[in-house]
Amino acid sequence: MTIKVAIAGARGRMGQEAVHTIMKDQNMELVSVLDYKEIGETLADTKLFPQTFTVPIFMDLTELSSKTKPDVLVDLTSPESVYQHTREALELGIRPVVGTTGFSDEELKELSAYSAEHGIGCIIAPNFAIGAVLMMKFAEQAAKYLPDIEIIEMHHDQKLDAPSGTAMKTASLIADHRKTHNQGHPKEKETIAGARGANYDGMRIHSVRLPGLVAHQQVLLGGDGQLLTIRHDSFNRGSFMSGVALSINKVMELENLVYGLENIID
Ligand SMILES: NC(=O)C1=CN([C@@H]2O[C@H](COP(=O)(O)OP(=O)(O)OC[C@H]3O[C@@H](n4cnc5c(N)ncnc54)[C@H](OP(=O)(O)O)[C@@H]3O)[C@@H](O)[C@H]2O)C=CC1
Ligand SMILES: O=C(O)C1=N[C@H](C(=O)O)C[C@H](O)C1
Repeated sequence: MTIKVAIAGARGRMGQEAVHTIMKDQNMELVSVLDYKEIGETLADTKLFPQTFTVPIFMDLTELSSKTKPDVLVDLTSPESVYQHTREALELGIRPVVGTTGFSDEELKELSAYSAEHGIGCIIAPNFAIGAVLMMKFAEQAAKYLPDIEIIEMHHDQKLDAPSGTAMKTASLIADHRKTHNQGHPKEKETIAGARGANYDGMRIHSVRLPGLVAHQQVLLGGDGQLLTIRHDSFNRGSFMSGVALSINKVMELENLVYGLENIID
C-alpha cells in the first residue's frame, strides 16, 4: 500500500530534506504541503525544488485534508505552530509524525490522551537520528551508576527553542530512573545569572548556539576520579532521514501516541 504523506514546513532546512526523502520512497506519495505564507500553487513554484515537483500547497489543513486525503502529516515547522497542527491533524484523522521540538509536558499529555481515545497513531520524535537515540538510551543506563550529570547540547544559531528537544528528552529519560538530587555545592551562587545552566530535576542543561554547528550533544556523567562522556554529532540533516521514513511507516500501525524513536526501533 502506498502511504499518502503531507508535509508542513517543506521550505525549511529539515523540510527540504524530508521532501526529497519522501519523493524518492517507492512506498510513499507526497500528496500535499501545508504552509502559512503565499509561496505559490505547487512546490515547483517555490524554486526550491525541481519543476517536476508539482505537489499542491495549502494554507488550511482542513482543505488540504479534504482535497488530498493524506494518511500522515509530517511536521517540521516551529515550536509556535506545531501543537495546533498536531491537534488539528488528529481531529481530521491524519496521523502526525512530528519532528518539531518545543512541546510542553501538558501538551504532550493532552495529545497523548486524544490519540489513545480516538485510536489514531501519532509519533513525536525529538530526534530522528538513530545515533542520538542510542546516546539517550546509553545515558539513561549509565545514570544508574553515575547519577551526577550535566548535558551540553550544541546547535546552529538559527534554532528557536532552548534547551533542545533532545536534551529535554534525555533529561526526562534519566529522571525516570534517577533519584532527584541537586548537584554541585549546596551553597553555590551564580555571579552571572544562567552560569550553571537550566535545572531539570537537579541535572544541569547547557545550550550552545553557534554558526557552523548542526546538532550535537554531550552527556557528562561524573564519579569519584572519573568522567564518562557520551557524545553524538549530526553533521548534516541526512542523519535524520531514515528515522523520518521509519516513523511514516510505523505510525500507520499505531493507535496511540509514541514519544521518542526508542519506542519504535527493535
Ligand atoms: N526531530 C528531529 O530529528 C529534528 C527536529 N528538528 C526540529 O524541526 C523543526 C524545524 O527545524 P528546521 O528545519 O531547522 O527549521 P527551519 O526554520 O529551517 O524550517 C521550518 C520551516 O517551517 C516553516 N513554518 C513555520 N511556521 C509554519 C506554519 N505554521 N506552517 C507551515 N510552515 C511553517 C518556516 O517558514 P518561515 O521560515 O517562513 O517562518 C520554515 O520554512 C525545529 O523545531 C527543529 O528543532 C530539526 C532537526 C531534526
Ligand atoms: O533544531 C534542530 O536543528 C534540531 N532540533 C532537534 C532538537 O531540538 O533536539 C533535534 C536535533 O537536535 C536538531
